[in-house]
Amino acid sequence: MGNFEKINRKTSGNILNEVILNVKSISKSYGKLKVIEDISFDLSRGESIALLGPSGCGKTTLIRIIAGLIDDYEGTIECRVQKIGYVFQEPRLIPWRTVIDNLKFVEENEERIFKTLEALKLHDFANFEPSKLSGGMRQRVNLARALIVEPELLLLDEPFASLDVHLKVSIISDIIERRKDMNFSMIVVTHDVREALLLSDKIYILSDKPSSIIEEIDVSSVPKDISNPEFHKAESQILSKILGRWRG
Ligand SMILES: Nc1ncnc2c1ncn2[C@@H]1O[C@H](COP(=O)(O)OP(=O)(O)OP(=O)(O)O)[C@@H](O)[C@H]1O
Repeated sequence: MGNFEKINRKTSGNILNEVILNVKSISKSYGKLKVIEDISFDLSRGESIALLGPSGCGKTTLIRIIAGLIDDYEGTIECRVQKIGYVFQEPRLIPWRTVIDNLKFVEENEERIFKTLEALKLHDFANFEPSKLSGGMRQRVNLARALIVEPELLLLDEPFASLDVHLKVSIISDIIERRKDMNFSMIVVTHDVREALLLSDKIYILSDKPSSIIEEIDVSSVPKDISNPEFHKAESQILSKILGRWRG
């Protein structure tokens, strides 16, 4: 299913600033529609980046290329890690199986399952079917399923799009906590400046399609706290950069 001929996977040690993903000159068209134009960036071990772009600019396409789910593209992806977790836009849970049985598909070890459920405040819902959960809980289960494999790289495709702001912030803080514990690298694609700022060390601003990187912003020193004035300052600076450049 993936593009494992083009993706050159190598094992490596845990070296500081070690590049684990090299995305080089990626372009992609669907027939005559060019959606991605010459995108390149590197991702280091433990680093988190956001690809911030307007609706329909090709974010899902790009992250699916990186995940190995799309194989007809130009350019190369070199990925040096094996364990990749992927959280899709919509929760993809098996509706007739309980939370725990959904997780057993990817991890048999019950102790590890319960540890993850606990960390994501899902332990009281282990025996619920997805339809009995709220949208936020379902998205948490989705996240649990991606984290349970102890990924070295977590790919998030606008996973909070359907959630209200409180749920969004609460799940984002869970991800930040899990990252502190597990030190995985992360790529989040989003059109939401706040999400990008909260979740990443570096933001790549994408243009409308055909999508290319128009700016790279280091946000590692911005406090990950929406009540902090520094956060608001950074948010409005980024908003002013994208205003007028995205068609909206
Ligand atoms: N399989 C496909 N075949 C043809 N066109 C496609 C296909 N997948 C996506 N597209 C088109 O490519 C463009 C980019 O789509 P994509 O879903 O990658 O963008 P996006 O930035 O993730 O969008 P959104 O923010 O709305 O989720 C859109 O115009 C879409 O209609």
